Amino acid sequence: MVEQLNEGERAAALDRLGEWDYDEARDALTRSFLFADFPEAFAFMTRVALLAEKADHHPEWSNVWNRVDILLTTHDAGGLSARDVRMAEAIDRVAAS
Ligand SMILES: C[C@H](O)[C@H](O)[C@H]1CNC2=NC(N)=NC(=O)C2=N1
Repeated sequence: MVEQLNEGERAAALDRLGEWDYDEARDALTRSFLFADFPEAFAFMTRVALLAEKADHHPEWSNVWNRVDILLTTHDAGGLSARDVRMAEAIDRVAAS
């Protein structure tokens, strides 16, 4: 059973994940990524999809041409969990590589 982060854990995570915003209504992390074009955006999504499947932890996301909007929350926990934090860090590594 994966546990929802408490307030302190959430604040610490948000400090570390400087580029991510917090969606209070969903108790979720959100971030938008812009790429040069659609192929770049979709290549990013493909890499993240493989990570998500390997981690068995999947983003809620949308893509419009060169933009990818990602929301991370843990359905099984009813909100933000350590899995979301780990996935956000992994996604940032993909975006930076
Ligand atoms: C059965 C499967 O392991 C679960 O449904 C996994 C799949 N991916 C998931 N992704 C997310 N974001 N939250 C979950 O609770 C979750 N649960």
